[in-house]
Amino acid sequence: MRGVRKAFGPKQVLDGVDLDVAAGHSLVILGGSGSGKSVTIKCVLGLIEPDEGVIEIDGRDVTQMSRREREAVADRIGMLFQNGALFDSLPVWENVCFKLLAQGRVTRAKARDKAAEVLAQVGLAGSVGDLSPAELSGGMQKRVALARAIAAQPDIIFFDEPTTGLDPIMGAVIDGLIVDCVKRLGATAVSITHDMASARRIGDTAAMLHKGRIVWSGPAASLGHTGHALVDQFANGEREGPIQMELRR
Ligand SMILES: Nc1ncnc2c1ncn2[C@@H]1O[C@H](COP(=O)(O)OP(=O)(O)OP(=O)(O)O)[C@@H](O)[C@H]1O
Repeated sequence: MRGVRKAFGPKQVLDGVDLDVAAGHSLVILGGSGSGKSVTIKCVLGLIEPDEGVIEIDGRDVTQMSRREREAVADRIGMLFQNGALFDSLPVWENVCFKLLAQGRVTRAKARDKAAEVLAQVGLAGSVGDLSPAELSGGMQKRVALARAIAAQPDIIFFDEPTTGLDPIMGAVIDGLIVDCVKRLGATAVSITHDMASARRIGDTAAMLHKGRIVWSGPAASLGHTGHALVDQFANGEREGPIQMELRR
């Protein structure tokens, strides 16, 4: 991404975002609530049109592509949405193979088998496929959402807060599954998380979004002791520092 800007009305959310992720690497985007992390990945996914800037995938600017070319790029991308975003009206197996079924790439019988295979990769029994998402715990829903994100074997995957709302052990389990799945696919991953332990586990590199720009990027392992006052305050959850919270009493 180069110079990506996006405003909603008077609010300049992205103000010249420059960001790189190398093929096969895993990038974690950090930033305060409302700093524009989701808007950033929605711009890459084509769900939001940026006002300005260049977004290249494999050297081609996706913002200049025709609808058809854009769809071909979207076919290579998997997404784990914040809160899972599973369809309660469909059984788990149809959720997992939703994209494959919608594109007519598999028969319903094949999709059922495929769902069982992908569910096994995230540690769930095939019988879970017949349940409704509403019948699952939060951790199981995240696993199903992960299965859905990888089912079409994407080579680029986005994870939006994959461990939010999970207990620390289940969070670590999901992180482990993410790392395994990304490795198995040889995929490029971009994740958003507020969980620093998770960021260190799933990221090769991390980048911090603040006031519409990337103010730091570096190894995810260094989070908490980067030497960058703003990033260290954020990663260590310190009240005092360059980031001032605006609180209304
Ligand atoms: N479609 C939209 N229309 C208007 N404003 C929007 C839209 N999408 C996002 N925004 C605004 O853009 C800002 C950034 O939102 P975004 O969801 O990217 O934040 P975030 O960094 O992902 O936050 P969080 O960590 O809380 O999920 C917010 O002020 C939000 O209200």
